[in-house]
Amino acid sequence: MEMDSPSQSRPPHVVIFPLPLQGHINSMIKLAELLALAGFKLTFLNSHHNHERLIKFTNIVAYFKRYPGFELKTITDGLPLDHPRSGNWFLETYEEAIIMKIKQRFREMLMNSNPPVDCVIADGFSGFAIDVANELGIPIIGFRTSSPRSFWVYYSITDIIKAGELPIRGSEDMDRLITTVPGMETYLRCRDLPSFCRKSDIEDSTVQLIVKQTRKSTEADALIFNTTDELDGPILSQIRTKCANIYPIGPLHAQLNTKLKAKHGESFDQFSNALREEDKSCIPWLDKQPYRSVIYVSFGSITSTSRDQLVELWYGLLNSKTKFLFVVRPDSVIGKDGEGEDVVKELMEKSKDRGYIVDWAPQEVVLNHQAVGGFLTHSGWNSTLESIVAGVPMVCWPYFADQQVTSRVVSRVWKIGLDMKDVCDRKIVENMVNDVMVDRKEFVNSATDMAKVINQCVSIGGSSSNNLDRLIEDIRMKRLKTTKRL
Ligand SMILES: O=c1ccn([C@@H]2O[C@H](COP(=O)(O)OP(=O)(O)O[C@H]3O[C@H](CO)[C@@H](O)[C@H](O)[C@H]3O)[C@@H](O)[C@H]2O)c(=O)[nH]1
Ligand SMILES: C[C@H]1CC[C@@H]2C(C(=O)O)=CO[C@@H](O)[C@@H]21
Repeated sequence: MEMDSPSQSRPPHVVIFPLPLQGHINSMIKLAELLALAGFKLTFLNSHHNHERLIKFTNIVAYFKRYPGFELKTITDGLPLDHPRSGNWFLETYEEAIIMKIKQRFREMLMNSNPPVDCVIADGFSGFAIDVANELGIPIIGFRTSSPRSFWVYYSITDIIKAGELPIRGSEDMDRLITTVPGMETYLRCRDLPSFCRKSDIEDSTVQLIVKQTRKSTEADALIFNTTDELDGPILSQIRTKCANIYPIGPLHAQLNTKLKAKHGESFDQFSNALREEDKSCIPWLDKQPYRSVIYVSFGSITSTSRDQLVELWYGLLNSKTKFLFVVRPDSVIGKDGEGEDVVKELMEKSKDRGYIVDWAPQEVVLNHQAVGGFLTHSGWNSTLESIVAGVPMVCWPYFADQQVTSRVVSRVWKIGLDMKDVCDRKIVENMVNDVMVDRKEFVNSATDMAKVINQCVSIGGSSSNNLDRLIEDIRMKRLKTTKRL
């Protein structure tokens, strides 16, 4: 095969490499498409398992054919193909031997690439990618797909421990303010720290892994965040003290929609990233509901609930004054095999005229539907951004990791929702749902105002749009290595 010479003029070749999780693929494939729109050659590197699922449930191959040179490549995630990969499988299996296996395959892939790779954009949680790219002399950008505030809290954990503010001393200690995360001193309580910080053994391997990956990502040539200066400016300034070159280019789904609309007009074709089958039957159901009368309930791709929690949520919704569209992933209810599905069927039967249930919804479409007036969410970062862009206020019920931080920010800093953290009681669910859906003027006003500001950021001349242009130019002009160090 004839190799491409570096002096030859050709579009920059970028490899994008997300963690093998729905919440990570979503924003990283949007970025891949944005760079393809800018004329770059793209290689999107997915796990074999997730690639197979995207082939099964989406039109991925046909869709990306429209971009010349867009290549879908696959790599191992370290597990056998028949592993179920449900719930929090990733953290349970991500250990040194697996990391080394992926690292080796990744190195081979980069070394054998033709045309050569000009820039790697790797998940900010894959520190090994930085070592490989540095070894091969390829510029590398880390993309942390969760919120910058949660990134900053993870980064600060070492200092929080040094200051004696961790570990948490029992349940009566949960409302104590944490004072050692710069920029968050006034609102971050123990209960708002990432869930892993609740362990009494703060040397626990999960905490250590996340702190290590977070600190490592500042060794990349630059960092991308799926946010805007308008949402997270003060914290981005803090992060810049650790990594000088940051690109806040989000919300990426809105940035991509804006660019596609400009190119193809209002009814542009959109790629669904779903690793599961979307049940679109909820849209005709929503079409029949009055304006802003439905609360959408979904807890993302990883959350599990116990049978009791599901029942409390369900009765809270049923006793509230609103209708609801509920996503219950079949693998999300903890219990004996099939028990989850039985509970769902039973509850659905009891509430046919009040609610609709699906395994997986076309969420972006749902949140932008005129009938949807609120979102009961687990505060995953993609869901939060999708809700903000749609101007939909939230009731937050965080499950783990970054979600504890985000739900606090939604309620206390941005004031576009309520935080139901650490409770799952039908009366509280009912009250909070009513507060966001019925007596809702304040939330609606702040969510509407915020949506306007954030949608501006991705329009021409907006901060995220400008930052994306800067990213494109820095890759094109090979400036990443020179802008890197503090
Ligand atoms: O029925 C559904 C449910 C979800 N989604 C989509 O799936 C994504 C879910 O992402 P997110 O809201 O971020 O939740 P998780 O799947 O839980 O994402 C993981 O990854 C995120 C980004 O790093 C983290 O913020 C979360 O805490 C982590 O659990 C979103 O784009 C949703 O639109 C659907 O399309 N249909
Ligand atoms: C692998 C999981 C732990 C860290 C990541 C994350 C975060 O807080 O950044 C959230 O959930 C998962 O997507 C990731």
